[in-house]
Amino acid sequence: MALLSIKDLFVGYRTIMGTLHVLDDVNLEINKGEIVGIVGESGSGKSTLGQAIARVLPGNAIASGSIMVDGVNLLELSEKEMENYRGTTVFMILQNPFTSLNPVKTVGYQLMEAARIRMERSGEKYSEDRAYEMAIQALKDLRFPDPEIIMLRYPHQLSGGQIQRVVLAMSLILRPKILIADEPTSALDVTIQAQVINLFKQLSKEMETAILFITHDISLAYVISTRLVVLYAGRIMEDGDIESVIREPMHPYTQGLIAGVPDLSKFVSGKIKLQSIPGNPPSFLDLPSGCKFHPRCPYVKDICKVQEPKLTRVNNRIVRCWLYGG
Ligand SMILES: Nc1ncnc2c1ncn2[C@@H]1O[C@H](COP(=O)(O)OP(=O)(O)OP(=O)(O)O)[C@@H](O)[C@H]1O
Repeated sequence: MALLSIKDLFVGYRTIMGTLHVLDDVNLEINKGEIVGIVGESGSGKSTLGQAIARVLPGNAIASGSIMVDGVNLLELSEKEMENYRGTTVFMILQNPFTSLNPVKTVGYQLMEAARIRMERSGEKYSEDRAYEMAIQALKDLRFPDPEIIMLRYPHQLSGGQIQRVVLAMSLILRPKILIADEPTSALDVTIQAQVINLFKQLSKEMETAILFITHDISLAYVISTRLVVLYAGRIMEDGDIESVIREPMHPYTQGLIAGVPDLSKFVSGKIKLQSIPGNPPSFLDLPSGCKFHPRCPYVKDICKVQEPKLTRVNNRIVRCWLYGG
């Protein structure tokens, strides 16, 4: 059985302009130890998907469908029940990591609190010395040269990149079953970025943590992921093993994304020349009829304009496109 099973997920945002239907018909199963790159242009719904799974959607959001983890539908849990799942079952590193930390508590307090939660949920007796050790080790893993000093700092005394690394250290301590990381390396120096990617790979290998790695950068997703999920206008357009999706993208949108990245396009054996996708993603207030990608698609057919294709399995790939039967 899959660790995470999302069925018919729909997420809308209520706004004064009306309800934005952002995620629609999201169906996704993720197994232990998979690292799933979630890619798509800005506004495609990547963060919304992560926030729905971690149950941290903003107050104006409405969600339906099911998000099953260990036989429990997270969407049906009360806020209080959800507390038992936060951190160790699902942990999300938000795009703005400041919001993950308590501004009036020291880094040390917050990391040791994470260690306490980890110990208690694993049935271990809490030991302050052990919690301190775990916090220091996690900070060392995140390349802080002076972890003892960082433990004494408050979040506002740290830089954006340091905050990001503290939250990453917290995820190493919590060892969640599902780690959702929303653009986790964007504020980091290149050398530390590489280190963080290796830590994620280690976490998924040793702890079988399933990682959803959200990024607009498909080449970064290629470096870290074992699988790629491509979102467009809140829909999954393609989902498959990373190597095969990058080498033989089936959906015209995925082809366009890959063709726009110089380093990746060379994998596509000369079939696609480097170019950007013409046009812009649609507004959620005025989505096109039929396939949401049809106004930008070079292979558009009549049916694409009137009927939205369903997610269809084609060999080992899942794709939403009339070119493959819809
Ligand atoms: N609280 C909100 N209220 C109304 N609309 C929202 C809210 N949060 C997000 N949206 C809208 O939902 C759509 C999807 O946003 P989301 O942040 O999930 O996309 P994204 O792919 O993560 O984008 P980015 O890469 O820029 O972070 C966007 O059109 C965004 O403006």
